[in-house]
Amino acid sequence: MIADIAVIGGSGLYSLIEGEGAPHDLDTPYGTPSDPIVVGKVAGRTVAFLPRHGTDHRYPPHKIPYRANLWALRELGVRQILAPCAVGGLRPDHGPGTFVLPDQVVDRTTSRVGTFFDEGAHHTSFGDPYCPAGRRAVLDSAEVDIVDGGTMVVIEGPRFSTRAESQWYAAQGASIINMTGMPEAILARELGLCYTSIALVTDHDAGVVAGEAVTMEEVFRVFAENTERMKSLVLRTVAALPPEHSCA
Ligand SMILES: CSC[C@H]1O[C@H](OP(=O)(O)O)[C@H](O)[C@@H]1O
Ligand SMILES: Nc1ncnc2[nH]cnc12
Repeated sequence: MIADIAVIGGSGLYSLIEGEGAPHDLDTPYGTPSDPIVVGKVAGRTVAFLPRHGTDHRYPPHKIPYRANLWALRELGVRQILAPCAVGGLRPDHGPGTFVLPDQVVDRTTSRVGTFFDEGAHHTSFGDPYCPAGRRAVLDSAEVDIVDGGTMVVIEGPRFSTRAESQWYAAQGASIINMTGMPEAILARELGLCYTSIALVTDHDAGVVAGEAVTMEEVFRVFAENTERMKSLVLRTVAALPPEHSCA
């Protein structure tokens, strides 16, 4: 086992390891991961870090090699994954800067391979998509306010939603929206890995409040303003994760 814990960084989070870290260039039956996976120390634990879009953000959300990423992390021995991400808020009280720890997901993606089981009868239980131990570690270690629970809608992208789509998701009860939460979560579950999404609201999605619709620049700007808060939350959570836990 090279690393038990992984952090998959999203938009605006392209590094985390303290010091230099050791890059691992891995190949998998599903192709190569988004980037070399860097293994090193975070809060005293050995952590594998992988930016899902690549360090230069070359993979848009619908082209991320999700299967290769998850497979490669498991090859390193990873059992627990923290998955920070930028999201739009679908409720007026979920404004920019709000942390949300989702407990449910609605998959609205359309073009991605969402399983490792291409043949035979494998139907994975997924009623509770996120790891209870990972969620507990986030909540127990947080210094900041976090909304405990909420449904994340994952859209295909790369375009943002129309106002009508956004209002419809909100009316269905969803509270946040992004483009990468699936199939990452189900692929982790299929491999028996504990997976915890940690969402930072960067914008009010179109239609939630009056005004201009969200732009990519706004997402990057607000995430940049909050990167240190997100890193601090991830570091504290890494330190609090149980040893060698998995959801298998
Ligand atoms: C940069 S705007 C949209 C982009 O941001 C989010 O990325 P991530 O989930 O990796 O933090 C969203 O899902 C889109 O990929
Ligand atoms: N409003 C939004 N919709 C989809 N993905 C996002 N990522 C950040 N903000 C988003």
